[in-house]
Amino acid sequence: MLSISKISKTFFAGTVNERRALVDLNLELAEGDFVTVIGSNGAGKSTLLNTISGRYFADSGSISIDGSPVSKLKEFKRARFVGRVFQDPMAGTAPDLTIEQNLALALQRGKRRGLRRGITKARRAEFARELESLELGLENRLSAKVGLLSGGQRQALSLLMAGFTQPRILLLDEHTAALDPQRAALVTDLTERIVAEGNLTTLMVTHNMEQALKLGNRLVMMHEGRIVFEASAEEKAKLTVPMLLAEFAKIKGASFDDRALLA
Ligand SMILES: Nc1ncnc2c1ncn2[C@@H]1O[C@H](COP(=O)(O)OP(=O)(O)OP(=O)(O)O)[C@@H](O)[C@H]1O
Repeated sequence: MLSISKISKTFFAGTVNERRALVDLNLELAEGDFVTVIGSNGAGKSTLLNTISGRYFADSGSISIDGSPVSKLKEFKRARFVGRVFQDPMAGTAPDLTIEQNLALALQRGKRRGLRRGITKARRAEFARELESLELGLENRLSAKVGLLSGGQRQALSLLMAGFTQPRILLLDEHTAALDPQRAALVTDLTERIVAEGNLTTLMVTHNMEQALKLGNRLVMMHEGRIVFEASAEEKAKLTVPMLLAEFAKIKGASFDDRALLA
C-alpha cells in the first residue's frame, strides 16, 4: 500500500556541504504493517519520513500510496492521507485552540466527515470518553488551551488526533524522545493501542532499541541513506537488543553510542 522505489535525496549537491541523505532506497509496506526504523545519527531516517510526507521532494525515485503516485504532491495535499507525530510536542497541535477544538479539527479532517461543524453535547461526551482512555485527566480539561499542556499530554493528544483522522500512513518521528521515562512508556502503550485499533499502516523512527523491538511487526535499520538490515515479522519476534547492537557493529564506520540507543 506504501511503495517506495529507488528514492534518493542529496542536500547541497555539488558543494563542500553535500549530504547524501537517501541513496536508491526501496521499501514496501503492506496494509497494516507497522515498521520501526532505527539507525545511526544522520542515517536518513527523518529524511525518509520527510519525503513520504512531502516536506521534501526526492531527487529521483517514486513513492506511491494505494497505487497512486504521490511524489509530486505538495505536503498539504498529502496531509489528507499522511498523519505525523513529531519529536517536538509543540508541532502536532494548535496551542491557541482548546483541547476540544483540536479534537474537532482532527475529526473533521478524518473519515467521520459529514458531521456538522461545531461541538455538540454528544460529541463533547465522545471526546471526554476518548480522553479518559489516556488516563491523564484531560477529560476534565476540554476547554483548556492546548498550549498549557505538558509535552507528554500533548504527544498523547497528537496521537489520539492522528487516530481520529485515520491516515493511510502514520509517521512517528522519535515521538517519545522528548518525554520523561514514565510519559514515554505511556505514549508508547498508547501508540500500540491506536495503531492496532485503527489498523494503521505505520513507520516509526526511534533511537530506543527496546521500543523498536516491542512495537510493530517489522524493523529496518538505516545507515548512510540505505536500509542495511531488515527483519520480517518472524525474524523480529526472535530479535534481542544485543543482536541489534551486533548488527550495528557490523556497519563499517558506523558512529553510534550504545547508551544513546538504549536510552
Ligand atoms: N534540511 C536539510 N538540509 C541539509 N542537510 C540535511 C537536511 N536534512 C537532513 N540533512 C542531512 O541529511 C543527512 C540525513 O539526515 P536525517 O535528519 O535524515 O538523519 P536521521 O537518521 O534522522 O538522523 P538523527 O538520528 O540524527 O535524527 C544528514 O547528513 C543531515 O545532515
